[in-house]
Amino acid sequence: GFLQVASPVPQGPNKWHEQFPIAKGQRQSPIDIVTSNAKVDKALSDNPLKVSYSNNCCQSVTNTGASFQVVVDGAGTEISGGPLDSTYKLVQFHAHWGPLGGDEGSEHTVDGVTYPAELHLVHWNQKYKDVGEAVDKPDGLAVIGVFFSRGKEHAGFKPISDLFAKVPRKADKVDISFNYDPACLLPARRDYWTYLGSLTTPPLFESVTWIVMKDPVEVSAEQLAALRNLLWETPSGEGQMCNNYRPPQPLQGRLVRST
Ligand SMILES: CCOC(=O)CCc1ccc(S(N)(=O)=O)cc1
Ligand SMILES: [Zn+2]
Repeated sequence: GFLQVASPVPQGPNKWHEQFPIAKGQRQSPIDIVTSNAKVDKALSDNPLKVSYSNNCCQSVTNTGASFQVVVDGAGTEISGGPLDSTYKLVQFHAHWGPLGGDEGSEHTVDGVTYPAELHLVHWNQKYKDVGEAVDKPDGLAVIGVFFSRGKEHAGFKPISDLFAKVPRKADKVDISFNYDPACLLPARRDYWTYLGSLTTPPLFESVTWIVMKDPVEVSAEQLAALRNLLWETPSGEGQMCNNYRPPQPLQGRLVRST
């Protein structure tokens, strides 16, 4: 029979530049947000970020082998305003997190402070015909980042975190049969930092307008632990998915604006 070649265990962030030279590019993400260097831009408040998600847009949760991913049918699920020059549609959301019980795990950091996890709501620019066309364009994507802090249970995240045990392995998928509005995952206060960056995982395209919410949302230790029901390939075989975050990258002189 054919030589059985095991799928190579994905290489860590420090090796990505070998296959994706853009890893050393001029607008890579995530970054450390130095709050004293962020520039308040009145234009951001004059044209507030508008988030209008529908509550029946979430179709399924899948284990991508690198995170969970809630796949969204973008119908009627759009954001606009703030730093965005056009309307963007939600296509999926996922997260990045650290080790059990640790405080690292977020991708963006704030004055060097990490959070245990970071949620990413991924949207594509409606000027393009589909997300595949948008994904590598400089204005192709807008990702809203929400920090998760450890505290009381997040009722809105529970229907999703309860599904992780049903998708332990890569490509496992479970349908979302209930109505769910992803806006429940946003903090009450809608202040944010925004800057031009990239995908934080390969192919690392420099196509993302980042909108990082200033306030974290609280989730319980149990909900953070539920993220580890997701499994992935490690050098020593299958293990709990964790530490799937890229560390901060050079700012390269970019401006971070603030509401
Ligand atoms: C060509 C296929 O490329 C994709 O599908 C991009 C997927 C992708 C979307 C968002 C992000 S993140 N962590 O920056 O929010 C990373 C990778
Ligand atoms: Zn992400």
